[in-house]
Amino acid sequence: MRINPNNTIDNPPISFDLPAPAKLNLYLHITGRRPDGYHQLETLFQFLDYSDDITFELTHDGDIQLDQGTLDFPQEENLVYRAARLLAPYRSNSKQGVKLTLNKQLPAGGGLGGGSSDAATTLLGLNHLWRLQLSNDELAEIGLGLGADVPVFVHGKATFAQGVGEIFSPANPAENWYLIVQPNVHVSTAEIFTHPALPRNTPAAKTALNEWQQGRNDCEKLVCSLYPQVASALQWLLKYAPSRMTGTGACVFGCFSSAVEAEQALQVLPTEFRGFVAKGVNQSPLHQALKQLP
Ligand SMILES: C[C@@](CO)(OP(=O)(O)O)[C@H](O)COP(=O)(O)OP(=O)(O)OC[C@H]1O[C@@H](n2ccc(N)nc2=O)[C@H](O)[C@@H]1O
Ligand SMILES: Nc1ncnc2c1ncn2[C@@H]1O[C@H](COP(=O)(O)OP(=O)(O)O)[C@@H](O)[C@H]1O
Repeated sequence: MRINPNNTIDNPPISFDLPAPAKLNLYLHITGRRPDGYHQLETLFQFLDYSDDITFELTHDGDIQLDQGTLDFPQEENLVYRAARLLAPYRSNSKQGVKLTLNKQLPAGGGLGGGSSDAATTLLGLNHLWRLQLSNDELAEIGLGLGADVPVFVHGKATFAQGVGEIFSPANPAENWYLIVQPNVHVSTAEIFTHPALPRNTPAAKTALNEWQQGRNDCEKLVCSLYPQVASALQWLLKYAPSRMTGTGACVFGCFSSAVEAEQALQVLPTEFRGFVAKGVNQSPLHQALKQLP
């Protein structure tokens, strides 16, 4: 815990860091479309031990401040800031404020859920900092408005999700090692979901498919045809391991049985791509870190 000279005996210093981990959609099936245009999905979420990092510092002026580093969109649009604003009305003392510092590692809009994860970490972190005592179910409901994946990050367990992502069943997929490759392209989720060529008729599973090999990503073929960089990243990765796209892209992941094998492939990654090695984990690193806080 860092000491802030502005703190007094009445205002104890509180400052801590929490991770905002990435997720993979180990598979993503589209089983239908609702009348409002939203798609019914079946997807297996697993977390990665690779994260953004958010620092929380208690202030006493009631303000919400955010340092978002080099992110180039307005601060008011940042999901960290928007999550903090949503929690502000729950404070019992309106003088409670926060200085948030976001250290971004995860590529924005890469299908790794970084924005949703940042929002979930902000909700859980501020619940702790401001002693709000909201339950995870309440935080998930507040967060759902910020992004479909926020509730999964709030609950923090690997999940088989159905509906538009709001129906959860526990899942326990193998905790493999992955090489995640990031093509230098941004894929718009809305563009993919509104495309006429997207397949939308995968039969719904009767029970959760617990392993990624049992499924596929229904967006992958379309994204590869629209974005040759994604196709080329996937083709390269398939030479080293069984591989697939996550979410609506653009990142692809290869599944390895050891960190060493994944690192060896990373060593020869073509310079046109970026990549990192991470372990799939069924308990969110965020929840592990929260348990360590006083
Ligand atoms: C499909 C997933 C799987 O994790 O993709 P990624 O974003 O992670 O790649 C997510 O659930 C995405 O959730 P989220 O990122 O919150 O989606 P939004 O920005 O709300 O959606 C953008 C647009 O995609 C369409 N959309 C989104 C989700 C869904 N189940 N059906 C849809 O048709 C809608 O047109 C919506 O306006
Ligand atoms: N803290 C944040 N980190 C990343 N993206 C954010 C953040 N806040 C808002 N955004 C917006 O959310 C979009 C989706 O980001 P992200 O969750 O990383 O991708 P995806 O939904 O593909 O997994 C970004 O393109 C960006 O405009």
